[in-house]
Amino acid sequence: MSQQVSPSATPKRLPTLVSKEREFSWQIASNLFVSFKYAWAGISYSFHTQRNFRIHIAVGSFAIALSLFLHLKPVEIAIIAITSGLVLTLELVNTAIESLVDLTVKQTYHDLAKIAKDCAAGAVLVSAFVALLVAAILLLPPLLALIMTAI
Ligand SMILES: Nc1ncnc2c1ncn2[C@@H]1O[C@H](COP(=O)(O)OP(=O)(O)OP(=O)(O)O)[C@@H](O)[C@H]1O
Repeated sequence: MSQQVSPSATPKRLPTLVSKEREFSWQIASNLFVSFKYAWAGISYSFHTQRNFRIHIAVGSFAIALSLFLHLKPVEIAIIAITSGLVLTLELVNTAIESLVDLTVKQTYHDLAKIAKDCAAGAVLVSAFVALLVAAILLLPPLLALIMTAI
């Protein structure tokens, strides 16, 4: 359901409009600590319900641990951490979109629901491929060099 912003929504009136929008919220976090609590609840929900999220955490942690073990440059470790973090972030957004779609259409088939879910899943897949590519480029050469010296 799209909401139209009236032409009179000048920047001056925007704070009033935004606060009115928040009236639709069942509950609003009262402070930063409470916001963190809800954010953690989302991460915890994804961890417990999404197998892919757990796999991405395991693979990402392994890649970062390996990059530390292989003494990669700080900037290389940062790149691996960013790409791994992006996969997890998109997995969380994917879970949010799935929930919103299910909330909207319930158990009925809708072409737009399919597009939303497929695109969200596609975003995760693209980020995972990029993370894999980055990890292979940065980790494989020093890993192979280490293996060569060991045999
Ligand atoms: N209401 C719906 N209408 C049309 N197609 C749907 C609907 N719900 C799911 N689908 C199709 O089924 C697929 C799987 O749906 P699901 O809810 O399991 O999402 P998912 O992205 O596969 O989940 P996960 O990321 O956990 O693997 C979607 O990608 C979509 O193609």
